[in-house]
Amino acid sequence: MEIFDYDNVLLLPRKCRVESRSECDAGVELGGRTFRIPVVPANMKTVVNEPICLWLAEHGYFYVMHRFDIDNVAFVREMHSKGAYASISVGVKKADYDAVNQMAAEGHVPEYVTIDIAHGHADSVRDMITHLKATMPSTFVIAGNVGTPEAIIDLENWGADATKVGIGPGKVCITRMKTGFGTGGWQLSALKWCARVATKPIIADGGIREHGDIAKSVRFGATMVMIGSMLAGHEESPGETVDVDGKLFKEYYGSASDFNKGEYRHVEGKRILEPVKGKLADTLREMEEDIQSSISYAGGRKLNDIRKVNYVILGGDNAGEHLLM
Ligand SMILES: NC(=O)C1=CN([C@@H]2O[C@H](COP(=O)(O)OP(=O)(O)OC[C@H]3O[C@@H](n4cnc5c(N)ncnc54)[C@H](OP(=O)(O)O)[C@@H]3O)[C@@H](O)[C@H]2O)C=CC1
Ligand SMILES: Nc1nc2c(ncn2[C@@H]2O[C@H](COP(=O)(O)O)[C@@H](O)[C@H]2O)c(=O)[nH]1
Repeated sequence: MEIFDYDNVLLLPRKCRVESRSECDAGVELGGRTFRIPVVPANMKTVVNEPICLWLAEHGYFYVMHRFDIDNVAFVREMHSKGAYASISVGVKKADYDAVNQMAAEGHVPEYVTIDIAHGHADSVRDMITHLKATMPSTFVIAGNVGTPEAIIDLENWGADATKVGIGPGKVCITRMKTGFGTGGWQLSALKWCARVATKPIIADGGIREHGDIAKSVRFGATMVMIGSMLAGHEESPGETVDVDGKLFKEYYGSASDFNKGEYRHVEGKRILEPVKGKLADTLREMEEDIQSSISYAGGRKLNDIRKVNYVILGGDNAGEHLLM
């Protein structure tokens, strides 16, 4: 198997078919809605909060609210009262089942639910998928996180509508160091490996460091890309603002860090500072423009045209050109 990651792959251009990049459509469909770009901010406490989720929904973006210290039932009610779709995260504990039951009883059923646990290839996820499908049959269920084809096959067979791939590639992740497991360092080829067996959408989660990594993810099978660190350092980001010698930073911490958990137990995440780089809306617009450029370099007009391009692997044992014949 070829092993590579975002920083040692480049996509190869094909003859341009548009006169302007504005003709290229970066939009993507997921769960019956079309979103402006194939990007979703990570469901983490220092990346999204209620106002950001509402803004994203109102402006044509996909979002997944985090699941820490919030009332999911109230969140769904609130989003629906504002005419927006609701997209929440759940774990696999009794409190999560209780919240699901309450939403179903109230008739405020979220349009999207992401089952968000560290080791998503687990019976606990199978049971939650089964429960969600029984209580909220119309809800689009995303399940993760996983990093192998076996896991993709199981989650899809258990009823997941989409899967989330990425064990440990995140910027504040320390899973690889703490456990010796994961897709950190080879996330892009793990995505390719998983996409070979997937029959439903994959969300590639973690490790995106440049806008061009979004196109690379699409090339290797992602329908959407989840991004934490690159979207955490904005003026409106929920993390605490920290002044270091007159330069402003936002804190960004892992969901499995002691900062998120409130205790040092089963810690697999850390805290870093991200430089503040202006407004989230401006970064998302720039991402859209860059994805439009990617589509034009792919010789296409729509996002999935990126899937048709050849690529090269730079350096290392797998170096070489890979042509689609
Ligand atoms: N993408 C990634 O690489 C990772 C992401 N995270 C993020 O951190 C957050 C917290 O995750 P998580 O700790 O799972 O959430 P929870 O604390 O809600 O745990 C979910 C359930 O899974 C169990 N569990 C957690 N890890 C394992 C494991 N390795 N093997 C068996 N059971 C496990 C927990 O039990 P118990 O705690 O008793 O074991 C608990 O019952 C999530 O948002 C998750 O996405 C965390 C680590 C890696
Ligand atoms: N191993 C851990 N992974 C984590 C933790 N908190 C979040 N995450 C994952 O990282 C991505 C974001 O990655 P980035 O490279 O874009 O910053 C996020 O979506 C989660 O899947 C954690 O504590 N440990």
